[in-house]
Amino acid sequence: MSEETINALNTTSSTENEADLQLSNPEAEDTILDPSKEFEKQDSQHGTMALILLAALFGFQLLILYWKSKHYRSFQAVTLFGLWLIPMYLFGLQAHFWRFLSIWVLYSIANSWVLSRDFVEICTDRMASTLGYYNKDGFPRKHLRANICAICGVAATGTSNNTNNNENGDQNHRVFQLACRHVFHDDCIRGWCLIGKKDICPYCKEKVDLKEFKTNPGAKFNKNRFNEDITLFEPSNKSRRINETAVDNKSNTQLGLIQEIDFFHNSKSAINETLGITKSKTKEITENLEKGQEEEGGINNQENGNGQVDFNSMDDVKMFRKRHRIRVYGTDIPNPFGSFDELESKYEFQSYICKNLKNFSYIKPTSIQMQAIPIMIHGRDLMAMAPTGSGKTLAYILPILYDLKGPEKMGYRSLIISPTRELAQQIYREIKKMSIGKKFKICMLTKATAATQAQAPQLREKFDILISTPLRLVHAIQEENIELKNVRHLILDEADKLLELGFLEQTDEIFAACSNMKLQKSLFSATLPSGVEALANNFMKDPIRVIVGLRNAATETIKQKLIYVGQEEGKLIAIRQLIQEGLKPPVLIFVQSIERAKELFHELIYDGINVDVIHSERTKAQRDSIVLKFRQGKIWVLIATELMARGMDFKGVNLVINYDFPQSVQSYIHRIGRTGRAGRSESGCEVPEWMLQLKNPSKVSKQQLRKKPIERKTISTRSTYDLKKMEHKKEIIEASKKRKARKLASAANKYGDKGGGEADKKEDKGLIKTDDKTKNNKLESSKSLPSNKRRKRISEKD
Ligand SMILES: Nc1ncnc2c1ncn2[C@@H]1O[C@H](COP(=O)(O)OP(=O)(O)OP(=O)(O)O)[C@@H](O)[C@H]1O
Repeated sequence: MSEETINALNTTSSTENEADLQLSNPEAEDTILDPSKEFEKQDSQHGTMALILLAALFGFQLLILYWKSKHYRSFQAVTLFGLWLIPMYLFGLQAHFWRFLSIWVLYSIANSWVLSRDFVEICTDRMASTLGYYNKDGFPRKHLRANICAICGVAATGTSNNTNNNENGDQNHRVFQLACRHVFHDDCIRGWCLIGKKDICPYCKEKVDLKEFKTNPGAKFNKNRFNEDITLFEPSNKSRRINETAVDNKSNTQLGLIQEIDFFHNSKSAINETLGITKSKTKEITENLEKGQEEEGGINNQENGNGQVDFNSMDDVKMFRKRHRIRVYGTDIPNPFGSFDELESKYEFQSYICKNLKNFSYIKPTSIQMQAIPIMIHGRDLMAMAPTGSGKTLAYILPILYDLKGPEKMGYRSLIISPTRELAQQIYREIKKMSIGKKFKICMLTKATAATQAQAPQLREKFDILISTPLRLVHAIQEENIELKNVRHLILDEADKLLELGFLEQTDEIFAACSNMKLQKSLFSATLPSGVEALANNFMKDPIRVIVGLRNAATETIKQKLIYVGQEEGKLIAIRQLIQEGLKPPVLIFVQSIERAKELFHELIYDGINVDVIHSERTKAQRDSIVLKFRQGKIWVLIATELMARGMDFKGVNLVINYDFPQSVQSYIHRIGRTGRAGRSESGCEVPEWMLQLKNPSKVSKQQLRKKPIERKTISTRSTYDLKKMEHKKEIIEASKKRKARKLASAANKYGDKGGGEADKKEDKGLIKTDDKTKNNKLESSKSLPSNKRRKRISEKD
């Protein structure tokens, strides 16, 4: 039998069998007889299948949404993978599949990391600039107000980590306030800092680690990350209760003090923000405030709604000054102004300056700005003294920018001196902010910039404004790397420090190098002792003195407290107790010396506190990073020496601790002035009565204290045995170093004078130092700055 016949037989037999089976099955018989029944069954099956499919799709969709919300990156990657791979595979790339796959992987990496980033960024920029909220340079164009998102300009009424409904019932995005106090929608700021490329606040251009603060930005710290520290810092229930009562009392006492505290005279809301008081209380305060103003006898009449002032007589001017606590001394003093709008209308300030003022939320000038700006515009020499944090920096930046008009390639025309590098950097940032819109060339003198200018003298011509510390500048002058002959404005920030013995010689040299006949000199500080004032009078031309508030006094809005500790050891115990009771970071602790700063740091770091230390022995990079981290809230407690005491503007500092009492009143005022800035914080003083009645120390003892700090025990909880052991070790090391040096010196004497030369050099240095001291002493006794010729004569005599 052939194969075909067998198959045919098999087929036949199987067909016959099936037919038999079907015939023996009555249901099958029915189906054969009625095919519609078969379709009915299939229909019901299809329905179930469709339902299952829909449910699966729905479930899958939910799963994808969940995935997307949890891990967007991997979701995006897989979606991209599907989008590209499946169609390409289906459309006949099987043959070169692996080659395609590898190229695709490379492409998708590039796509997701570079292309998509840039694409979304362009979109974000475009979005905001279309809305008109910032220009193509990335700065907000419109005036920013509280509760308005700084990027999209839409109301931002939600609170951090909350999704709120606004009045219209729309859902708002979460809202974040950064350390710099600017408010953004969650989405807007994320869009802005997309993949960490623009991790700076779009408003003030200060670097903010937005990634770090995604869920809790700015001064509100990342509680998850620093959970352990939180337990250290969170006040106990008891102290919280005490604090609450204190706030209530505070707001009551504020009713009488309100004008004193609000030296920025900003808004009622600012007062509320500071005090955290309710609407009904606001009304009460407002009424009291208005009553108070009426009682003052219509002083308000001088000012119109915008705060602009029209003076009809000298009495008006006097009243205005009195109201803003401004005292002036000198001849022919220009009138103050009342609002920033007047700068444009009366003084014809360039529009870019006014725009920047609005953009950076400078609504009303502070008292020092009201009086110092007109004086500087009129080209007069100025000595300005105003409380810490009252806006002195802006008071000299604005007239400088006004007078410079625009960039000119004729070398430095304005020079600002600050005692520390950190403060110089802060001033640099502030000028950059205020000069947006004019392409001024501003130079912050560092080792690198000085070297560049030494190599390429033609570069010097390009700059307009120079900011420097005295030492760096004097070095550049001596090396002839810098030309100051065109300088028209010379500003000494923290002037009393720059005219102290340590800096006087350098300041004098800088004065000598600024040879322009039209040089205008201005001194700014929160403290100006009368001796320094007399010294300054010698080199200023018909100066005007402006004093805001009380002379040489701490800012009134700062609450001060005295804690008894008994002995030196008691300080450490007290500070630990403070921490246990609950401190609100950021906290600044001042100590007397670098050594003590290090010691305290080593004590506190083992207590598990988020603490760091800053002093002049740390590298510049370290110092920069510490300042930045402290600003960002990454460091909660910062131990510092006098380096940080002056000028540094840390907006949110809650507490300043003077671990070692400062050596002078001035130092105390500047140190505590790191808090309560821009009118924040509250007043009050808990220094006991008996202490206030103590006799003032004599002049001699004050001077002695300035010259030589009090000797203090080391900060340590180690046993005296351990300490002695350490000291012994130190002594051994010192002795061995000395032995080595002696050996080297005698070897050098034997074989020539190389080593001796070194020693000579060192000795020379010492001589120069003592020379400086004697010169300085002479200067102090004569209370005037010697001219260059006189200085030459002194050195010749020496
Ligand atoms: N007109 C203003 N309105 C609101 N805030 C202002 C105004 N002027 C300055 N500020 C803000 O006040 C803060 C303190 O300013 P600044 O650092 O100039 O104070 P200062 O008087 O120089 O203090 P210090 O004596 O400590 O150096 C800054 O954050 C600044 O932005």
